[in-house]
Amino acid sequence: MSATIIDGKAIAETVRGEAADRAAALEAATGVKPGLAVVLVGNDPASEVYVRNKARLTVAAGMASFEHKLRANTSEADLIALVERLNADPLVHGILVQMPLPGHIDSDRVVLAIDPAKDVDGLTPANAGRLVLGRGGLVPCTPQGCIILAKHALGPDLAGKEALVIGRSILVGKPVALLLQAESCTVTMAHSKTHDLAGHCRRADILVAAVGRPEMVKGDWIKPGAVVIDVGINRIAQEGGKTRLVGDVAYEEAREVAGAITPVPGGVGPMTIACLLQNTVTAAEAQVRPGA
Ligand SMILES: NC(=O)C1=CN([C@@H]2O[C@H](COP(=O)(O)OP(=O)(O)OC[C@H]3O[C@@H](n4cnc5c(N)ncnc54)[C@H](OP(=O)(O)O)[C@@H]3O)[C@@H](O)[C@H]2O)C=CC1
Ligand SMILES: Nc1nc(=O)c2c([nH]1)NC[C@@H]1CN(c3ccc(C(=O)N[C@@H](CCC(=O)O)C(=O)O)cc3)C=[N+]21
Ligand SMILES: [Mg+2]
Repeated sequence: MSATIIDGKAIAETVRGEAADRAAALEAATGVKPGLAVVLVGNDPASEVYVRNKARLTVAAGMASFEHKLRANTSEADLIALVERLNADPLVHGILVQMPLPGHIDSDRVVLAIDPAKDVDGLTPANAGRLVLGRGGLVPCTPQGCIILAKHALGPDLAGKEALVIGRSILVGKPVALLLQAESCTVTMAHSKTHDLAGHCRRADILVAAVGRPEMVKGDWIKPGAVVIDVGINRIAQEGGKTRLVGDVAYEEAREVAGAITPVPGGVGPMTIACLLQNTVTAAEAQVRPGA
């Protein structure tokens, strides 16, 4: 058997189209164009690609894009001062501070400075708390994208599925586990201290890998017919000094066993950007018409 390839690129295009329609409707009704500010500290090459893609697609969706590239030695105080200016800027409805931040900056303090109404990454305690409580708020983008892709493979009803999430970060692992739980999946969360990871994987109908270790999940760890959502974005060296992007799943092996699988690139990555644009419109709508 060979897995269905879940076309994240095409699905993301549809989601971006919906965001563009909502942005145009908001601007027509209120004169307000949704604006997204992205803050990048230092020059991590993978982050720079992400920031460039985001800026291009934000403008293509009819929204305003503001990029702030700060030197790697920027102080925490200066970064927080920028976040506070963006909080107060009426042209900015969404703020994304690219992680990871350089080691001398406490990312918790930076995230706490972001106005929860503009927190399109869903990282602030206010939004993370609402997610735990099941009370709306801005939901992290990559986890939203994972759910949309899983539903493309399995249909809208995920109830009763065994789901395994590898990784427990605030940005991906924890929120994707909460969203799967809200879909009535039976969720297991694995991490670096998990015993017999392969055994846990073999029970999963839905396997989400968000680890950051190139091709760690092997083909024979996958339950035949399972849906595999590969969040990992790992740049590995190739012959000739070039680099190549691979996920956390050994794709060629896994596609022989899985029922459906997301490729890297072209899977979860484009969905993250599409959901970021959706969150930016959602944030703008709430800021323009509070309580609506
Ligand atoms: N496609 C996209 O849009 C996005 C992709 N990413 C990518 O997803 C990956 C994960 O990102 P992120 O969550 O931020 O990463 P983090 O480094 O914050 O978290 C990694 C998680 O993986 C766990 N882990 C590490 N090693 C193992 C192991 N050997 N076995 C089991 N679990 C392990 C860690 O466990 P512990 O908690 O015990 O340390 C941790 O919970 C990265 O490759 C990143 O680039 C991230 C965001 C968006
Ligand atoms: N505060 C914060 N929020 C994030 O959501 C966040 C972050 N920090 N730090 C870094 C990770 C990584 N991440 C990616 C998103 C999209 C692609 C993406 O668009 N990938 C495409 C293109 C890759 C390419 O151009 O080669 C693909 O996979 O097809 C990649 C990586 C978001 N992250
Ligand atoms: Mg992280």
